[in-house]
Amino acid sequence: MLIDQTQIQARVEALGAQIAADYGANSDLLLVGVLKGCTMFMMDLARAIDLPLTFDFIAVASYGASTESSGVVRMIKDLETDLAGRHVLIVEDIIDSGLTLAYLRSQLLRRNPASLRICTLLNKPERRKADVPVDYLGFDIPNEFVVGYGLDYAERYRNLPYIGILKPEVYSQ
Ligand SMILES: O=P(O)(O)OC[C@H]1O[C@H](OP(=O)(O)OP(=O)(O)O)[C@H](O)[C@@H]1O
Ligand code: HPA
Ligand SMILES: [Mg+2]
Repeated sequence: MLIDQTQIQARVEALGAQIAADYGANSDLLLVGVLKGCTMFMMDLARAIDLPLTFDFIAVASYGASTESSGVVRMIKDLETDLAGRHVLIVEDIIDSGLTLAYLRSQLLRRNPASLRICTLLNKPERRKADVPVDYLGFDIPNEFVVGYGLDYAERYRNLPYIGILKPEVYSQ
């Protein structure tokens, strides 16, 4: 166990309050969740932001059944919302190499949003390959492969209610 349910809940509440204060009631905020890792965090965060808002989802993948990024980010499902003139907040579970968000940020900026910020629950600074600006951060974590609360290894463990470090023997054989 790295981060337990109580710690997650407290941090999500604080992030939600900070986001609500920063954007304000007239921002018509659009949360963009990056599937599938974002799911648990996005649903808890959305409930912690006391503002009128909308949400949409985009799906990308680069890890597959590995603990290392393939380096190729594939778009699997695009947004349904027109971003032009919108205040957009991307919601991610984790920034590791940064490749996913660097790709998404450049793609979404081309659609002329009024603003584009990034909120991530977890950040693994030691592994960064591509620079991305992080506006809202839950926790910095060490260089370990983590699972739970939406995060997977080969699609498993997403439903754990806490964040745990995956035992290397699970992926090293
Ligand atoms: O900073 P990076 O090294 O790019 O890693 C972070 C990304 O990798 C994971 O997604 P994944 O490709 O595993 O898809 P998933 O969300 O469906 O698990 C995670 O959910 C982030 O989106
Ligand atoms: O540590 C991680 N765990 C699960 N998925 C991930 N995608 C990037 N880093 C991770
Ligand atoms: Mg994954």
